[in-house]
Amino acid sequence: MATTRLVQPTPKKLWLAAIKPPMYSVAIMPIIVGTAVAFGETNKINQSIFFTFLISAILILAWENLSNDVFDSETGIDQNKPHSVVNLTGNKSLIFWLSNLCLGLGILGILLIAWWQQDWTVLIIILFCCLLGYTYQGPPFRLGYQGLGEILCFFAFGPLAIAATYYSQTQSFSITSLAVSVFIGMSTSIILFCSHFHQVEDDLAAGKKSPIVRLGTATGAKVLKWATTSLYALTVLFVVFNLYPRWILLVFMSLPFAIALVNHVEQYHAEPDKVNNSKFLAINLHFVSGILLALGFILPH
Ligand SMILES: C/C(=C\COP(=O)(O)OP(=O)(O)O)CCC[C@H](C)CCC[C@H](C)CCCC(C)C
Ligand SMILES: O=C(O)C1=CC(=O)c2ccccc2C1=O
Repeated sequence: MATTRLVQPTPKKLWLAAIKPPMYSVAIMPIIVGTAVAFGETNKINQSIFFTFLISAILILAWENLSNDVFDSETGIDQNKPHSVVNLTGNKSLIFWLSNLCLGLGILGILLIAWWQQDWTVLIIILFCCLLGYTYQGPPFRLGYQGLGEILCFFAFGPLAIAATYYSQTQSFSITSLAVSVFIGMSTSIILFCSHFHQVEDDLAAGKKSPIVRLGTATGAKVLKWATTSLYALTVLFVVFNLYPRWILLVFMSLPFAIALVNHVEQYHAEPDKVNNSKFLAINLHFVSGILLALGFILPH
């Protein structure tokens, strides 16, 4: 008689799932793309500012994720999540202080940029991003539990982070960088949207009304198709209106990643064990399209 063995993930796998290295694409991409737009327009780049911003963004995202595990341990939503850093260490206060350390160091990097520029603008914008990040998960707001995460995510990783990055290089704002930020904001929110498909049961039990809890998985898959298609429609629109250089059409080379994501979710939206990797397919799309977008600005035009 055949027996089924449940394979326990190794501690290494659990830690990798807890730290989620691929997720850091969402922190680095606004910095890469915002700097690429500035370079495309000015032919100059301040490398110290670029690398300081990059490290700060990574630290700020580490804060967001570690504190997410701390706050989620208080609502019980992560009870069945062995790859929560709090569950792995069993030490909530250590993770809380570690997250605050990451935030402090991240803000310190941004402060350094503000000091180099003798201008508070970048600091103010990034502090506002952090505030949005806190309201997503921290008490008393927990706006992610109301299904508002994708909106916060769009503004934090799109218009705000890219405006701050562009400003850190040029000390000005630009319509082109705003147009680019719509693309990056949307592709980042698509990742968050996909992260909910396999969590409906746990979310319902903890009272979290994620967009997928609200819409149902079938409608969610349709919304994903629509949102992913809009990325490419927007690109064409922005080229037609001369907001993007033509090289930006390189973004269409990321279409296979978009199709893979949409097809996977369309097929498996109701099967948590199979749809649980859609978040990573969405990260692939975010990373590849973001790099192509940045290339489109850097290539001579
Ligand atoms: C922590 C986030 C999602 C995880 O949510 P969830 O609890 O559903 O996940 P688990 O199942 O893994 O527990 C992302 C939340 C994003 C937030 C709305 C906005 C964050 C803003 C950043 C702090 C800003 C970074 C700016 C930087 C790029 C300069
Ligand atoms: O753990 C997650 O699911 C996410 C973490 C995270 O930092 C992030 C940031 C931006 C968009 C989506 C996500 C996640 O889904």
